[in-house]
Amino acid sequence: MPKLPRRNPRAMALKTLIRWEKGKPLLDEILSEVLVKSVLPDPRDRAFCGELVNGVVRHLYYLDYVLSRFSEEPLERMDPQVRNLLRLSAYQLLFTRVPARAAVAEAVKLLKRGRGPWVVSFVNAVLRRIAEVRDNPPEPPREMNPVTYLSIRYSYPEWLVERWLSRFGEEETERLLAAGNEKPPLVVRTNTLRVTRQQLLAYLRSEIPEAEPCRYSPEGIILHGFRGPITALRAFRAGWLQVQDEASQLVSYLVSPRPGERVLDACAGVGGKTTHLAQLMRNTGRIYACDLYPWRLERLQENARRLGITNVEVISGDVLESVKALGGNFFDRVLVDAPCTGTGVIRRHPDIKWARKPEDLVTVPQKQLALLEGLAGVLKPGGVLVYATCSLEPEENEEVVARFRERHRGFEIEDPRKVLPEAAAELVDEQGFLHTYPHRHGLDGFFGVRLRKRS
Ligand SMILES: C[S@@+](CC[C@H](N)C(=O)[O-])C[C@H]1O[C@@H](n2cnc3c(N)ncnc32)[C@H](O)[C@@H]1O
Repeated sequence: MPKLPRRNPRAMALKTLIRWEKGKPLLDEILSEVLVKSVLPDPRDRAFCGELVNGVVRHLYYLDYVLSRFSEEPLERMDPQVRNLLRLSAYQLLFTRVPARAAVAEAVKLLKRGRGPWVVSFVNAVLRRIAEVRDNPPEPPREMNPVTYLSIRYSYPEWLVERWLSRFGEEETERLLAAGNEKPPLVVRTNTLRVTRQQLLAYLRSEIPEAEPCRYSPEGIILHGFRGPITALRAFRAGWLQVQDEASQLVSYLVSPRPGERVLDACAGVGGKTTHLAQLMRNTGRIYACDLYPWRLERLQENARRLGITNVEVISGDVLESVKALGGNFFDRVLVDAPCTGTGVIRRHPDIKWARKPEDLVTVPQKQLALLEGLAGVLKPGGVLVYATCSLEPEENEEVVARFRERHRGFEIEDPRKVLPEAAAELVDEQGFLHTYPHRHGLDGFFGVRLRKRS
């Protein structure tokens, strides 16, 4: 395969897609690796590369459907570079405002490096035909079986469409699929240890006039229209804000830790919720933040330093092993923000669609239940255990909670409305579960429950 030029955002996007298709590792990770090794100094080129990669993965089935209409050569028989170049260029033609001439010419330019004239003229011809129908592209016929139609039209695997159809019905499933293909808003949380939301909003509006307060979280701000890396904002470097979706901010309210308490954040990751908990505790007490991956905890520590947070201790490794040294009845609150299938955050990570398999809905809940069971004992009597996922699937949510409570009768579901921001009361169902959905609320899809251990 000819070598791709490292100064060209399309070439770097192509390289990322080829690697992703080969082994389907995490898209974000390959993309940042490729960007680190690339020579794209201009942040706009880096952003364009990211948009191309995410766009192709988001619309994969539909792009393949359109390409197959215009190419006699089946996609699966093509060389991976040609196949992914066609997808990349079809994405530009059908989903962006890149001028058609530029999309086609840039594709041909990339191919000319070491390819025979036959391949060049084939790609050129396919893309020109797609360019001609740009304003009225082909759609799969609606009369076909709804699972196949929705799967192609919105680019989701059939098994996922099928399960959502039986749960939500056709009209709502279509809205959910479409919402998962929207580019998500950039949402930040005010660091209330340093500024109020009003102060931060006033400051941000000088650079981002369309910034607006979130509806449900009293600390959230949506940065509408902001382009570029968040690290370029002075408010970011000054530690006045942290990137965190609004739904994720609500989970910390379910925990609602008090100043001076001892809190376990069992699956802390890069610390979106840990640093929020620290804020709610006014940077007092102690938060033990655990994660399997040391690199995530390093990023957590960087965030904590930037935000001026000093009450967090990180522990790397399996939390179930780590807590053994602490003995029982140690924590006032425990947050289990569990690893999950992530079907609620497909709009942020489109590769989730293709990475998950139906059998994950058997294996993942087992791990989630094991985490809850293993941590039940470290909570003090009267303490609060919060279980959260960014999955929409009942197997990982209500069913895990039910199975846990069958074996741990001392845990009761508490009405979270008394601790959530007032506006968020409408997100709580009759059983006391917090649910957010991209198509209903414009938020990431989260599930959360607040359990109280009997004294
Ligand atoms: C949903 S993510 C956490 C996101 C994080 N709480 C936030 O708000 O940014 C789940 C995390 O759990 C971690 N994890 C999974 N199993 C674990 C275990 N047994 N012990 C500790 N961490 C674990 C994963 O590495 C992952 O970072």
